[in-house]
Amino acid sequence: MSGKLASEYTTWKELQQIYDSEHGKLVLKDLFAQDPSRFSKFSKEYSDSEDASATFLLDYSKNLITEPVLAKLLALAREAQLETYRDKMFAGEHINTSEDRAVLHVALRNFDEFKIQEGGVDEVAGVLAHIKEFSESVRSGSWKGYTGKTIDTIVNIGIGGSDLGPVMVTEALRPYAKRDLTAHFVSNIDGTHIAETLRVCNPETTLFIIASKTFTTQETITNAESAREWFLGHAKDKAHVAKHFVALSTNTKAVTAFGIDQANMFAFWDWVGGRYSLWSAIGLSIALVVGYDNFEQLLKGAHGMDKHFKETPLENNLPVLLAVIGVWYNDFYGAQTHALLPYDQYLHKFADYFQQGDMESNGKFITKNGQRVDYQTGPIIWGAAGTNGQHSFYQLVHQGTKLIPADFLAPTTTHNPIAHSKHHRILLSNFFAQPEALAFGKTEAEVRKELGSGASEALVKSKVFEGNRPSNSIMFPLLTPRTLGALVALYEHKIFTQGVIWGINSFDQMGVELGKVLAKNILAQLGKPEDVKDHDSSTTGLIHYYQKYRKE
Ligand SMILES: O=P(O)(O)OC[C@H]1O[C@H](O)[C@@H](O)[C@@H](O)[C@@H]1O
Repeated sequence: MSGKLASEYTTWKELQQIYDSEHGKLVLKDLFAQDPSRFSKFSKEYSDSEDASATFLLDYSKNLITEPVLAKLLALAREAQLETYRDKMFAGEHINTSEDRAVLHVALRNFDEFKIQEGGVDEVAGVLAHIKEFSESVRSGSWKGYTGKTIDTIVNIGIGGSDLGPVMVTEALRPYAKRDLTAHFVSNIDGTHIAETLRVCNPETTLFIIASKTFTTQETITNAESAREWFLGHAKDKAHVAKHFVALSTNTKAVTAFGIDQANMFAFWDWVGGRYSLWSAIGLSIALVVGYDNFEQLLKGAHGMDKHFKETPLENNLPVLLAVIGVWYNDFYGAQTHALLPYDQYLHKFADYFQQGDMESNGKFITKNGQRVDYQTGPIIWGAAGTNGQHSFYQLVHQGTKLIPADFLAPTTTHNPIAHSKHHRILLSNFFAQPEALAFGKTEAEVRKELGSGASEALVKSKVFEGNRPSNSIMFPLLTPRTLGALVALYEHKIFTQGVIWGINSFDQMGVELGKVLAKNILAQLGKPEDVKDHDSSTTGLIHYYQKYRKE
């Protein structure tokens, strides 16, 4: 990120030349046939240096790359000064330039190993101790509600980064969950979300966690106010709020103004981006559901990956490899999306989580220096847990007209080995088969042979799989808290690396602002048709339709 557009880098231009002259030769079937050691060349095992059980295999051999292509992609990362920016992040420099902030989610899981200078970093351990003490008192039953009953339900009220991380992780770590503690997550401003949740809650045994970095987010504050009103409708006395409402925020003033005791506030700092905040106090619901020790394992798993990212040469650096291969497709092949396809039901929210993680970070057309890019930045992230996707959108992935690079993830061992792991063997056979089918396809000759001579030409053509569709495969022994932490940090650092190459600020989110401002203006005009002013005819027409048919 040298003040240049990525497309001005020498290595970028060289990659363009390579693409123009050689991409036709990058055929996976041939590349594998030519090189029997392709898998061992293009796969790496990660192992946490302090806990070897947190390990995974990254197989990136089914990508449209050769050693020279990969070397040039890594040279691009170097020309963009990735190593310098990585070190700046870990040193606490204010690399979020538009907001003049450090970017230190790595400090939340550091456990004093790296030296990081920034106000608040020395308070991390204190907040973790608070999370431990509080989560243990709720889980053990010593924290009592206003009628002396123990808490059996938690409701996390938050949106975006204050929702998606806790949702994804509590789902992913369900095998570690306290089964008699029910967790709900309310995010949407649609009253249906909080109404349907409150319907199944008992005010005497429910704890509300108001999660908002800013404590000004309209959805969260409105939902929190409705929850408090519902609670006080039963509990009557405002003094009881202290037993049933806690806040996770950087904004002490707004938290106390809401009526939450400062003692029940879990702090974090402006250098924690919302979409990187599950490691902070925002993770309180995770600690409540799976226990503090498991939450700490999650942090340690991420820390192991931080160390790997910080200290490993780029050639062996897994987040960097994923990032540069992603750039290859995004910017040279013109791929617009990237699919995350976990073959693990517990990871069914993984793609949703990284939709925010990646798209809010790298969905930007302006560089840090204010120039408009002349290349694609962040891809559209999407996906679903296997094998459901196979019966839904894989048709297009296999035979559609778009190139869709994908990451397949799976555990070797399941938490639920029912029917002697029969389900898991079937699941994994699909996990192995899909990338194979994408990469190697099925030729016309093979189809012809299969169908015999009577088949119509149209039928033959429709059954051809072109193949040469790239993917990464990630396998890990078991989805543990520590492994999950490492996997999430792997993608975080991939996103960071791509942002550095594209020259953008991955840590602000100006693009969420305009809609908020317009909605505020419109909210004030919803009363009467004559109040609806200064809109285009479409927006005016829609608001008038609403005013005509609404029922209070
Ligand atoms: O935690 P908060 O402050 O309520 O913000 C919730 C969300 O708001 C906005 O959409 C963005 O800024 C997100 O990054 C953030 O996660």
